[in-house]
Amino acid sequence: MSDDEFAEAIKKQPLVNIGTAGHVDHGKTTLVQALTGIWASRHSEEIKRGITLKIGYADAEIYRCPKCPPPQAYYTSATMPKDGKCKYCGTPLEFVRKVSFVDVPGHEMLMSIMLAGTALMDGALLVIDATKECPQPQTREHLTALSIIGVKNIVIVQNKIDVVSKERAKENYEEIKRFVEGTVAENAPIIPVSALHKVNIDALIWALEKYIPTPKRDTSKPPRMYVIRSFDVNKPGTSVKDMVGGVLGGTVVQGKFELGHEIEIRPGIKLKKDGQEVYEPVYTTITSLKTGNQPLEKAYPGGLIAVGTTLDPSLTKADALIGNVVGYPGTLPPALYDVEIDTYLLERVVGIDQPLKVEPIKAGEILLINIGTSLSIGQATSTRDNVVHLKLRIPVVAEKGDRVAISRQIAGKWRLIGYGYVK
Ligand SMILES: Nc1nc2c(ncn2[C@@H]2O[C@H](COP(=O)(O)OP(=O)(O)OP(=O)(O)O)[C@@H](O)[C@H]2O)c(=O)[nH]1
Ligand SMILES: [Mg+2]
Ligand SMILES: [Mg+2]
Ligand SMILES: [Zn+2]
Repeated sequence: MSDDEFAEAIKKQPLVNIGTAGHVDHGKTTLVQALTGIWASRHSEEIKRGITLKIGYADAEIYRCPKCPPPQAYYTSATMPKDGKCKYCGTPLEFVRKVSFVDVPGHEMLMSIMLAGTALMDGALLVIDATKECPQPQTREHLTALSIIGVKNIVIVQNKIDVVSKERAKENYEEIKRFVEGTVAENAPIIPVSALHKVNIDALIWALEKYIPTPKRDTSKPPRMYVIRSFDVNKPGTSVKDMVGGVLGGTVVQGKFELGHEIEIRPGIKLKKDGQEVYEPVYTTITSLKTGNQPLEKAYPGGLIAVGTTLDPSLTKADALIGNVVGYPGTLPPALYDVEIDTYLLERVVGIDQPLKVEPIKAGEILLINIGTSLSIGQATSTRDNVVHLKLRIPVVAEKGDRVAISRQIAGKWRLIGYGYVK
């Protein structure tokens, strides 16, 4: 991406995705709300049950006071005064950048969704509830996921300090230090906050600026987007002539998409052919590009991009195309029903309380794999040395060298047991 291109794009869309990670109820969504003013768990079922079920998005702009020293120099669009001036010295604040937060669920049943979210992150906030002993099972499992997927820019957030004593906060800090020793988060800063009461959020914003930079992208690569939701945006009863085509919501992970261009969606839609279920790629045209309410001519990596198409909206309704990969025609990797994976297993199962060794993968066993935001379930048909051959129920769009997260069912739940690379 040239400097001019970057300067133009940054005015319109976030160019960095900052994820959340951490055990259920440790305060991830509350923290994203403190930073952005937006409750990212908007789905009706999520509101009813008080837990995050899907990948959520919320954007914010970061501002800085040119006069005040850090951390108090830092604000977001949600924390700054309405008049746009520093609350300590009255100086007009300077725009720094737009950022997008990718909020994932912490519940142990939703690990595969967390893994899909991880594929979108340029950095992450590992949220830890100071009232609980650290680590909790998904604190461990999520940090392992970040490490497996290669998310290295991590800021640790010690949350809920409003309800712990000074002594407990100190003890928890030591627990965190011991826990991250020897991991990717070993040198991550630990920022104590209260997400609920918005305490010390300026220090956290400062840490984001310091530890999670906006990545440099190569926009000359063929564009690729992961679909994480899809919709029919027409209200019931809309007349055919007023109907708009299906909409895809996703994150661009490389290159750039341009308005009016033709796209291919893989693996595409499920069809019955000679009694067999097969997936066929879908071709359509980009009729609109948006991030939030901002229309775009070009969409770069970062944030949630809504792509309007000419597709029949019945194909995109109710997240039907989730897990698909989008690119320009002819540039995407193949959709594979069979994959060979070079595997590396963890020593122990990190996502449960009890100590349990990870046993080798056996022929015949059923595994769940995540590649990018796609997930699929497959049967191991053969295992030799560390190479596992999987027959998949839903094809994955993947090429040699792609990273795979591998989960196995333990006590009825999918637990992360290792990773690998497509051979
Ligand atoms: N006292 C206190 N409570 C908090 C704080 N942050 C979050 N909570 C509470 O903790 C509970 C869980 O918060 P969420 O933000 O939903 O936690 P989460 O990590 O997003 O949960 P999942 O997405 O389901 O894993 C809610 O009742 C919050 O109000 C905090 O700083 N202090
Ligand atoms: Mg949540
Ligand atoms: Mg919750
Ligand atoms: Zn100031």
